[in-house]
Amino acid sequence: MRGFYIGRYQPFHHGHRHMIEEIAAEVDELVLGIGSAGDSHTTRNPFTAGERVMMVTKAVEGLDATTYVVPIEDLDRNSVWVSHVQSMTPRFDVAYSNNPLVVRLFEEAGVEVRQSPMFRRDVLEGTELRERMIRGRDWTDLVPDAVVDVIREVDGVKRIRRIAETDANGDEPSDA
Ligand SMILES: Nc1ncnc2c1ncn2[C@@H]1O[C@H](COP(=O)(O)OP(=O)(O)OP(=O)(O)O)[C@@H](O)[C@H]1O
Ligand SMILES: NC(=O)c1ccc[n+]([C@@H]2O[C@H](COP(=O)(O)O)[C@@H](O)[C@H]2O)c1
Repeated sequence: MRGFYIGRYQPFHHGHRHMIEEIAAEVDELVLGIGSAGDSHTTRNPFTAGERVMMVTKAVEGLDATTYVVPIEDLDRNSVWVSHVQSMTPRFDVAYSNNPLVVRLFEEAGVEVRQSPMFRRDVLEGTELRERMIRGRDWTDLVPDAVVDVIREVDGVKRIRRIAETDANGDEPSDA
C-alpha cells in the first residue's frame, strides 16, 4: 500500500517526523508532497521547494518505507486540486493529513483520508519555529539534525530575519 502526506514544511519539524513514523508503520511506500512549492522568501514560507526537498529527504533517511518527495505548487481552484496532486505523484491509496481543507478535498474526491492526533503541538508548529528564529530563541531541538544542517547551509535564519525586518518596515508585500 502507498500513502500520501503533504505539508508546507516551513520548516520540517519533529511533529512531521512523528507523523511520518506512524504512517510508515501502515504503508509500504510513502509519497511526501512539498506543498506551496512555488512560494519562498516570505515570513510564512521562507524556504524554497528545493531547500524543503533537502530537509525532508535527509530527515526521513533510514525509514523502512520507500519515500518519494514531490514538490506541488498551489492552484487557484480548490475543486481540481486533488487531480492536480494526482497528476504530479505516484498513485497512492490513502492520504494522511490534519489540515481540514485537505481532508475535505480528498474525501470529496473519494480518496480515503486518515488523521492522527497532533504531537506536542504547543511547540511543534512551523509558525512557532519561524518566530523563534526571528527572535533569536532556540529552535534547533524542535527539528531533526538534518534540518538544522540544511538551514545552516542556506543561511536560513539570516534570511528569515531580513524578511521579517523588511515586513516590519513596510518595504515589501508579504503573504504572512
Ligand atoms: N505537531 C504536529 N503533530 C502532528 N501533525 C502535525 C504537527 N504539526 C503539523 N502537523 C501536520 O502536518 C501537516 C503539515 O503541516 P505544516 O507543514 O503546515 O506544519 P505546521 O507546523 O502546521 O506549520 P505552520 O505553522 O507553518 O502552518 C498538516 O497536516 C499538519 O496538521
Ligand atoms: N488549491 C490549492 O492549491 C490547495 C488546496 C489545498 C491544500 N493546498 C496545499 O496543501 C498544503 C497543505 O499543507 P499544510 O497542511 O501544511 O497547510 C499547503 O501547501 C496548501 O497550500 C493547496
